[in-house]
Amino acid sequence: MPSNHLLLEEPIRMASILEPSKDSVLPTMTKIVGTLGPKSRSVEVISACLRAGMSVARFDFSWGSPDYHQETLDNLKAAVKNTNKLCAVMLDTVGPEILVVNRNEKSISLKEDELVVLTPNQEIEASSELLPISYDGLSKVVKKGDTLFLGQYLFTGSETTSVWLEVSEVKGDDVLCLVKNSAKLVGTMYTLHAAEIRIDLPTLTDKDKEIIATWGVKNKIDFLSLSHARQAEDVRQARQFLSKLGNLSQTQIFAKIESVEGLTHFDEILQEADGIILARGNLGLDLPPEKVFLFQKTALHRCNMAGKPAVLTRVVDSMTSNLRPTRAEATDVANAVLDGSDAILLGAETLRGFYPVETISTVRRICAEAEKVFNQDFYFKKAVKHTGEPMSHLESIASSAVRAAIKVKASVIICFTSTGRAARLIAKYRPTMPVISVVIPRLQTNQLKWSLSGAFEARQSLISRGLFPVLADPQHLADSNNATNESVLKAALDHGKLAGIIKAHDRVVVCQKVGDASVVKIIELED
Ligand SMILES: Nc1ncnc2c1ncn2[C@@H]1O[C@H](COP(=O)(O)OP(=O)(O)O)[C@@H](O)[C@H]1O
Ligand SMILES: C=C(OP(=O)(O)O)C(=O)O
Ligand SMILES: [K+]
Ligand SMILES: [Mg+2]
Repeated sequence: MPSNHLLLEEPIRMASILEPSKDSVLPTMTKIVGTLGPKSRSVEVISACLRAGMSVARFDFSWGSPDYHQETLDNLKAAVKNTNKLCAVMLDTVGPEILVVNRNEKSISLKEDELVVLTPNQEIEASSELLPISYDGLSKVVKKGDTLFLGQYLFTGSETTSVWLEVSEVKGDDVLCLVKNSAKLVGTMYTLHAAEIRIDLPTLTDKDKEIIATWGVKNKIDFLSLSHARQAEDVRQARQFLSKLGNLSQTQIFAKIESVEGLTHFDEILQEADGIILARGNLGLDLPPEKVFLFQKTALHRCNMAGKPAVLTRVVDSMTSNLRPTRAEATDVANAVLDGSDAILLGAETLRGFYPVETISTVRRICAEAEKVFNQDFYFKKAVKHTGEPMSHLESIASSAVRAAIKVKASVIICFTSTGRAARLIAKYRPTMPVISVVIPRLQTNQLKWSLSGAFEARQSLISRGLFPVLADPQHLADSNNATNESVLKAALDHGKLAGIIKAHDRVVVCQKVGDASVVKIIELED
């Protein structure tokens, strides 16, 4: 990346900074993934989250029973109905994560400079002296001096509910650790992160498989968030597993990069996955702090150039217990947008934070400000150059549509799509206006019965920057003719008008197939 270019559009007038950030009718282009849990599972709160801008709900199976998550998901469905806002569902696996269960639920105090023993004997009760872990191989892979982190969700170092440990001795199956910071472990379940240590457990564990095959299939999950993806083979195996589960062959796999090992295989993983989650929570512990930004910028650039959605995590940790983010967090959210994130993933903030709705609206407002000054021109040229020549027809159509829309100051781009690919390619060129992706259902068969596709494809675009899906009436099947194209277009325009993003006399760029030819057309609306 040439270093003499700013990711900001320039020049920015100082005075413009003071203009109030009025709530625009335009939707924010950057998407928000919210993790649902104790503080965000009632129909009321989920409805408010959807209104505030959440478009993907993540269910983290590291904790909570399938029944618990089912109840939350049923509430989400009710909230979607109430609010008339679409929301995709993401199942987040446990993967090779070491867990500590605190069965008696009392908080555990650990003191700086004291010792605590990690033991694989899960029969024992957790205490300040002894913590049972879910993995019996830890003593074989760590050595004196290694770094471990343990806590409930957050290990930022700024909170007092998680602990930094240093291995001081390995004794049989037990690992003796020196406590580096005093902490009070609260809750019933903690995760353990061993920095730069390979945990020899499968990326998709048997328990994950069981949950996907039951809960996942039942709920037709749109996204699988593959925790601790370490190699491309992890993604291939997950894909293979999903392919045998009926509808889930359509589920997209987002590889969660949360270790140095995943970073090392980033390019191959990106090639196999449908999208990437830059899981800065764990990765930020595996990497030295001074390297985290470098991974972020490099990985986002690669995802952008590959045209695959990138999701960034752990932006406003402090909002878990505060109404306002820190200055650093607020700036970090904006930088995530400027660096190229498609979506921001909120974890503890929505899961067990006190202000799930306010967190979503705060993040959304910051994203909206950053989008206004995103240097589209610079980005566009970079993407075109990276694609090289000769371009594929579709790539050329998509980039031309974005260019034309900017040149004629179109208010929206309307993209017809069946698989979602055409819409994603448009998003790749980062249009400054919303893209209505009109998903045209296709008739498909699994050799047992015929069904209509479209719902997955529509919801899956809810994670890409700038894409706003509508599902076309099933009477307009994919093998459509000009007459149906026109009536679908009219319905999409009406939808845009109703949503307030299209007005009379606006220009609109349309991307569709007419006969065998892909066309980009510019239309001027009358009324
Ligand atoms: N059902 C449809 N009706 C009209 N145009 C379509 C339809 N599906 C895709 N297109 C358009 O056809 C062109 C080729 O898109 P393609 O990538 O083959 O479709 P998809 O996005 O479904 O994979 C794009 O310009 C796209 O907007
Ligand atoms: C989102 C992350 O992981 P988890 O699923 O544990 O929240 C992360 O590590 O950033
Ligand atoms: K998880
Ligand atoms: Mg993680």
